[in-house]
Order: sequence, then C-alpha cells, then structure tokens
Amino acid sequence: MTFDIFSELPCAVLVTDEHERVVSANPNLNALICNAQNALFPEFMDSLLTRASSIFCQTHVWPLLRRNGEVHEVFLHLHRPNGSPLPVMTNIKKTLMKDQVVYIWLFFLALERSRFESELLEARKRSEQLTSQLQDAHERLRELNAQLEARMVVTEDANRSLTILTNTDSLTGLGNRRALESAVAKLGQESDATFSILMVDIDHFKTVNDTYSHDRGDDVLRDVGQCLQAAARQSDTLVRYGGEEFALILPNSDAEQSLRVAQRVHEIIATARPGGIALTVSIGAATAKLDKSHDIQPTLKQADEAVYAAKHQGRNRTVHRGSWNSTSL
Ligand SMILES: Nc1nc2c(ncn2[C@@H]2O[C@H](COP(=O)(O)OP(=O)(O)OP(=O)(O)O)[C@@H](O)[C@H]2O)c(=O)[nH]1
Repeated sequence: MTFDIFSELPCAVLVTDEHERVVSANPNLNALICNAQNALFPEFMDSLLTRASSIFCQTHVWPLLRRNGEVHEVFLHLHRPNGSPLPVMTNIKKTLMKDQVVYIWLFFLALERSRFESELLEARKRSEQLTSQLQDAHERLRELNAQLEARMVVTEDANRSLTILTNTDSLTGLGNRRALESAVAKLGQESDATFSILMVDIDHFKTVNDTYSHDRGDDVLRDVGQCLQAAARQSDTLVRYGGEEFALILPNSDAEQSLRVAQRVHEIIATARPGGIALTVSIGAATAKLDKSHDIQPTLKQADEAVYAAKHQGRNRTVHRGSWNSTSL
C-alpha cells in the first residue's frame, strides 16, 4: 500500500504500521538515505536504523508512541546502504489512514536543523542587540526631551521676567507706558463700557530736584507712586507715564467716580508728604466709552490736555475733559 499524498511533501516521510513494518516511503526519504529515488525499502523499519537507534526506538520511542500517539524531536541515526550513519531529527504521529492504524515518521537532517538553530540564535542575538540599541536611543531621546522641557521652562521664565522688566518702571516698580496696553485689555472685551483716565503730574518737581537733590526727587516719585496705589482700586491700573507723570486707568468709572478718585489722590498726597516734602499734584481726568477698537489714545490725549489746563489754572487741582463737560475741582 502506498500513500501518494506524501510524495509531494518537501521532507522525508516514512509510514509504518503498528508492527513496525514499512508501509510506504516518499521519494525524499529514498533520496536522503540512498541518494536514489527508486531504492527498495526493507520490510521492517528497524533495518533502516543504526543498531543504537534501533535499540533506542524499541526501548523508548515505540512505547511512547503507543502510549501517547505521537513523539517529537527524536534524534536518530538512519542506516545508509553504504554503511555511514545519517543523523536525523524525527517527529512521529499515529493516525488512521484507509482504515488502518499507521505511524507517520517525518525526518529532517539534523545538520540542517542545527544550521537553522544557529541561524535562529544569530537572528535572535541581532534582534536583542537592536532592541538594546533601540532602548538606548529611546532613553537618550527621553533625556533630550527632559532637557528640552527644562530649557523651555527656563526660556519661558526668562521671557516672563523680560516681559515684566520691559513693562516695569525700575524706579517705582509700577508698570510703565508699555504696560498700558495690557491695562487696555483689562478694560474688558465688551465695548460700550465706560472708563476714565487720570493723569497725575507732580507740581514744581524740578524745584524738588533742584532744592533737595535728584535722589530725594527719586524718593518723592516712589512715594507718590505709593500714594496713588493707595487711592486706586484693585481693578485699576497705575503706571508711571513718564518723568513726574503717572496715569491711572479706572475701568467701569464715569466722570463723577473719576473725580472722586482724583480728590482722594489730592488728599492722600497732602497728608503723606512724599519724600518728606509738602507738595501737590495736578490731575487731568477724561472719561469715555470703550469703542470696538479699544483705542484709548484719544482719551489719553484728553487727559493730557486736562493736566495742562490744571497747571494753567494754578496747579493743585483736577480738570476733567472728555465726552462730559469740563469740570474743575
Ligand atoms: N529725580 C528725578 N527727576 C526726574 C526724573 N524724571 C524726570 N525728572 C525731572 O522732573 C522734572 C520735570 O520738570 P518740569 O517738566 O519742568 O515740570 P515741573 O518742575 O514739575 O513743573 P510743572 O509740571 O509745570 O509743575 C525735570 O527736572 C526732570 O529732570 C526721575 O526719574 N528722577
């Protein structure tokens, strides 16, 4: 009986019955053993094995096969007609074919197997090396990322400090003219909001410098800044607008409210005596409604003109200009 289906298989196949008789063999097995495809096979498979392998089969392989129905990775030596042993690996499985119990033996050259194994080991080693290189690269990337993030934090801090510095008046610690822009943003998004600006200018400040020294003049500027801060609300923005001039932005304040704040400024400065000197300020006030452009320049200009008017009218007073009638306190 032959089983043609095995002739197509790429490996060497032997089929035996339960009495260890050779039932069939495919051409690959012939080629493997005899280097010829049509060689005849012995009746019992025992004759195909070297003596040592035959004993091993009788004592181990067949008992295992009969018990488990299959055996894997058995190392045997086939007995070639020229007398030389051929090392092979064998997988055997019991099965039913054409109503007959048979055992199918698949043979692989042991040498090929060890070559495959060493190739596999080599590939595994390469993949392990690659994995470790990848891990190193990943670790390095993580470090670089951390360094980059740290640098970004430093840069952001530096940028923040720079922004604060460029928006701050170093003498008084108040915002400077540039800081006015963010104050405008603070006025709110909605147009139609009423706001006021107070321009506060120290009277006869040149005389203060000339009489008491420039340093004393600086003290006066610092103290006036504090007086104005005391008069302002949390939501107001105070900046040193230039020289001895300060600007106070009052969101949501109409003319009347701005005049009340101005009055408070006059009183606080009179009481505080900035730099230990009795002095007065002139205040120009202006009130407007915020338009869509958020442009406060026209209102600033009006407040500036109002300061000029206050000076002209004798100083130590507030003049209000703007959409409202001029008022003088
Ligand atoms: N100490 C000091 N003085 C300054 C500073 N900035 C500007 N000044 C001085 O402020 C003075 C301003 O003088 P003026 O513009 O004549 O004004 P004023 O003397 O206050 O006179 P009126 O404004 O008309 O009352 C000048 O002498 C400037 O040198 C500063 O940062 N520190």
